[in-house]
Amino acid sequence: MTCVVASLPVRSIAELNERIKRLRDADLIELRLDYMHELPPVDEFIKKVEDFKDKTIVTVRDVNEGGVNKISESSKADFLKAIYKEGIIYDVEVRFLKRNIVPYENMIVSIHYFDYLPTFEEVRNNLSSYANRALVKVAVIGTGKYKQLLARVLEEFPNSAVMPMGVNPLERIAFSLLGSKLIYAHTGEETAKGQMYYKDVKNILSYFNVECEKLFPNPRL
Ligand SMILES: O=C1C[C@@](O)(C(=O)O)C[C@@H](O)[C@@H]1O
Repeated sequence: MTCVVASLPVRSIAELNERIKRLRDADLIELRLDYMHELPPVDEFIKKVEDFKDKTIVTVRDVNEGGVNKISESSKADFLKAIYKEGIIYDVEVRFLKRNIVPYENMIVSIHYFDYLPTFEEVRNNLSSYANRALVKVAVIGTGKYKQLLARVLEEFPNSAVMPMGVNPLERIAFSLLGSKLIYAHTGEETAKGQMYYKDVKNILSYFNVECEKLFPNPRL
């Protein structure tokens, strides 16, 4: 069922450990490292998240898909490869994978559409290469027949997460009940339009007995 992801903007790793501790009631914690101007040294980062590795998702979001700061692709690729060895889950874009060789098995492979609503065929063509070995994720702007599109993605890809952006946040609850594996929520500062506060999401989903299941039950080969 659905895991609630508390999405945390990270502008400095100085107090990161303390900030994560305050989110211990979230199922998963997304660390949006693109809020920093450059990525931290990997060993320093690992020390900060060591105690929470099993509930951390690292995201260095591309500026063309909602990211805040431009991070060099080579440093992003090196950082992801380094944390992969530490067993940390990260979110990597389909478009990034088309330009860079980084592992994606048992990771989150995502695609975001802010400017237009894609056809289902376009989404399927982008995700089908990854869907058997990763959790595929689609975020779209809430325009046109976006509900039908996202519902179809959930039907086509059992291990997926979908979210509409810029619409009533309650719609994300509906997609959770339709099978989205993840629901992204804010911790006080939205990282995308259309998020609810993560504690409110946890509270609502508890009324439906929605539990978070381990994202990747089969350990890496
Ligand atoms: O990809 C996503 C989904 C998201 O854009 C949202 O719509 O909640 C928020 C991002 O932080 C996350 O990486």
